[in-house]
Amino acid sequence: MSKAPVRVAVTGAAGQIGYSLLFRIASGEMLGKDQPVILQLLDLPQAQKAVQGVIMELEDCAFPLLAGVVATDDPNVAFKDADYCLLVGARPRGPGMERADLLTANGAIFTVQGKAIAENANENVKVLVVGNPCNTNAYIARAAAIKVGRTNPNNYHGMLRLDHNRALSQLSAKTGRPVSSFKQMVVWGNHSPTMYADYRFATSNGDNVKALVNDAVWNNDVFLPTVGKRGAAIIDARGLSSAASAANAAIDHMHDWALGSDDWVTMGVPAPAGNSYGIPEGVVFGFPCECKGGSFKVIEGLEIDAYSKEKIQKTLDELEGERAAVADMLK
Ligand SMILES: NC(=O)C1=CN([C@@H]2O[C@H](COP(=O)(O)OP(=O)(O)OC[C@H]3O[C@@H](n4cnc5c(N)ncnc54)[C@H](O)[C@@H]3O)[C@@H](O)[C@H]2O)C=CC1
Ligand SMILES: O=C([O-])CC(=O)C(=O)O
Repeated sequence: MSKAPVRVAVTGAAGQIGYSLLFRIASGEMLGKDQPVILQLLDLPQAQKAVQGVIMELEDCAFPLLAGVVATDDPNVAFKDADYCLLVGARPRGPGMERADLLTANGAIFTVQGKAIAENANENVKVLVVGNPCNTNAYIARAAAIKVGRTNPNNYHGMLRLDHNRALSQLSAKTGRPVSSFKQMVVWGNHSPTMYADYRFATSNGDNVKALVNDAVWNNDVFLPTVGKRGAAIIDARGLSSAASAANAAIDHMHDWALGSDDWVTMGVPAPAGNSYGIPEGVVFGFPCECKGGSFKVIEGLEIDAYSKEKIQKTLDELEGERAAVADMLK
């Protein structure tokens, strides 16, 4: 018997990431080739015509798994009964806009959306924030959702998977080993240049990757800046920010969360109370996670050496600064 359709809400549906993401969700790459989906698309009123164009193209793909599409500018409609929410739409940084202005502008969007999700979505909804600054936007949405209750506060995530995938690709280039040979990669912290991509626990066909690379200067001066500043390098080359790779990472994050993974995956998740890394509870932070049976768990107890401790503290300090900048909005 075929499965009942699930509802997937996507915001910023008319944008560049939406243009890659929606077709892959509808083709079954996110939730499985046997899982019908209903897409619930949210964008601003002025983008509704463009959303209609995307819907025409979705129709023209004749995807067997696409069981319906809803287009709206109302978050309460977009998140109604949603099982999965991908929050891609966000206010981009404009000329002369400081980071604090960006945080405030997005704070307004994500408080409204977090509340609308908590009031309307399925109680077990899984939420992934892609729109930047994604960790803090997820933190804001979660805080607004907690005020309403109903949904699971652990299920508000920020997307670190693009950083994880970028790190794998750089390691593959350095070692000459295929990307698929690497296991147990971790990216700690904020989706920003302060993130700490950490391959100390990683293996490649059973070999320890740190020993294989054996190049602390490359790690510090090439690998970390390349992964951390990859978004800016893509904007410089393309004149637009990464889109297909961001959509791919969102598919990977949701796929593994929903269907499980036999490898560690980096997820930006609310720090669990009393975690072994000393990250304050609720800060949305990149952690190594295990995914099984539709749920995820932070992998606790990994050894943190002095170099790593410093890097983790730096990215945490940045996130704490962002948290302080939006604190008034969350009262
Ligand atoms: N976390 C990550 O790894 C990555 C995050 N991003 C971020 O993803 C976001 C989207 O990127 P693009 O698709 O390239 O941007 P885009 O500008 O092409 O599209 C954004 C869309 O969101 C819509 N939008 C704006 N405010 C909205 C709201 N309140 N509700 C619903 N829709 C709204 C816009 O009308 C537009 O259609 C940006 O914030 C970008 O910085 C991009 C790449 C990687
Ligand atoms: O840098 C940006 O604006 C887009 C982004 O988050 C990335 O590509 O990692």
